[in-house]
Amino acid sequence: MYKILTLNNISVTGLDRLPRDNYEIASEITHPDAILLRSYKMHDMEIPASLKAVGRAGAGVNNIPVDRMSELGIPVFNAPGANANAVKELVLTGMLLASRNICPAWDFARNLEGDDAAISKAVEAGKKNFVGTELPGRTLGVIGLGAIGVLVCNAAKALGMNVIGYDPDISVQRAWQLSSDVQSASSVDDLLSRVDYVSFHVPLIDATKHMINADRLKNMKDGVVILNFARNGIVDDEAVVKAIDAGKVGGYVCDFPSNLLKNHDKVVTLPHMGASTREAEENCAIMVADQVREFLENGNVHNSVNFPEVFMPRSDGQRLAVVNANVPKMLGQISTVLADTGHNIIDMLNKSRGELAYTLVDVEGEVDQDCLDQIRAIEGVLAVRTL
Ligand SMILES: NC(=O)c1ccc[n+]([C@@H]2O[C@H](COP(=O)([O-])OP(=O)(O)OC[C@H]3O[C@@H](n4cnc5c(N)ncnc54)[C@H](O)[C@@H]3O)[C@@H](O)[C@H]2O)c1
Ligand SMILES: O=C(O)CC[C@@H](O)C(=O)O
Repeated sequence: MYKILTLNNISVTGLDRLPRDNYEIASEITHPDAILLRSYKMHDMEIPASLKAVGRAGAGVNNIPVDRMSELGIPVFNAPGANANAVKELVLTGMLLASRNICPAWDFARNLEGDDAAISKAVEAGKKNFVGTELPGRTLGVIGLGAIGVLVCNAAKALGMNVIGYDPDISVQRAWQLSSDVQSASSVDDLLSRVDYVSFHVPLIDATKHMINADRLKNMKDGVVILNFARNGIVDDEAVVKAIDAGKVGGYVCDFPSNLLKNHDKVVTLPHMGASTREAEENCAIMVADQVREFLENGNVHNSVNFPEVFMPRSDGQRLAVVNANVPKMLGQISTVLADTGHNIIDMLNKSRGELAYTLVDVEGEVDQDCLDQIRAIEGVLAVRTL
């Protein structure tokens, strides 16, 4: 029986991919084999010795201590692209909210008083305060052309906008998906100087922290609208609020409320709900549950952020999964132990990623505890299990 600890609400449709005759799933459970989570911050968590896999039902993994997991030989899986459409829709909503002054206009309407004739009169007198602008012909900059950024670019093109993108590491797959009408910027500064709207779709890492800051704001067009549906910290909120108050920035829409932002007239904050659609929650949960199950049962790895992609079909033998430091002579030492303990190798696959290597070996006969202990004792072996 595999034990799965859930640290956030995970869609039941996803959890149903883990048959209950073989999986015990609970929000409190001792000795879990795997953890499934969304935005729960794992950084201060004591990592159970039983843990074999972490599944993030979403895209961003900055809430997970990925380096520590790698040191322990534990793969972290995520769900690339599974919530991208949901975020794209909210970004488009955000552009429209800002362009048409929807939030203050809605507030105005909700606070109207008097009989309907009085309301009608106040509407006609008040609506001039909410005159907006249209999207066609305006220029959107998109920083980060991954699953979400590409969808945002293509949708903005379809709405008649000019679109400029920036991503020095765009993947071949995403480049194929990107509309050929999207222009490419040579740098973040080049993009920022040319756009009426800018939307961020990058992970929060050192290189992306405060990508928008006081210096960069100076070189942007007057009235620019900034959208951040990526992560808190990518935009320097204090600098943006100062620039709004100085009349430089026209609006800020983001998924990360704070005391500074939540009541500002020109800021719309939403409660981190970019991925909060039924479809996205189901897609993420299904993808990550399938990946974690495949790893637990067969050792195969798909969509991990720290492990190499590995797929080896099952043979008749017993499977051994070994995670080790990516240094010379590891494979030789592992196969020597197997040979010395009388195991013939049927099939073997070894892949590496950065400082980590991962090996699946199918052997004839049962692998006993002594053999496992000998492999575990090899310097550089981080984790070993039979399955
Ligand atoms: N608001 C939400 O609920 C929500 C939902 C999903 C994702 N997100 C956030 O959005 C981010 C992007 O999601 P995604 O699914 O598109 O991820 P993704 O991995 O498909 O795309 C990220 C892209 O950013 C690019 N990138 C990285 N560093 C960059 C840099 N310095 N400059 C320019 N580009 C850079 C990468 O090359 C990649 O193409 C996630 O990391 C997550 O933090 C938020
Ligand atoms: O799980 C969520 O609700 C947010 C997910 C989102 O931030 C992500 O990075 O995928």
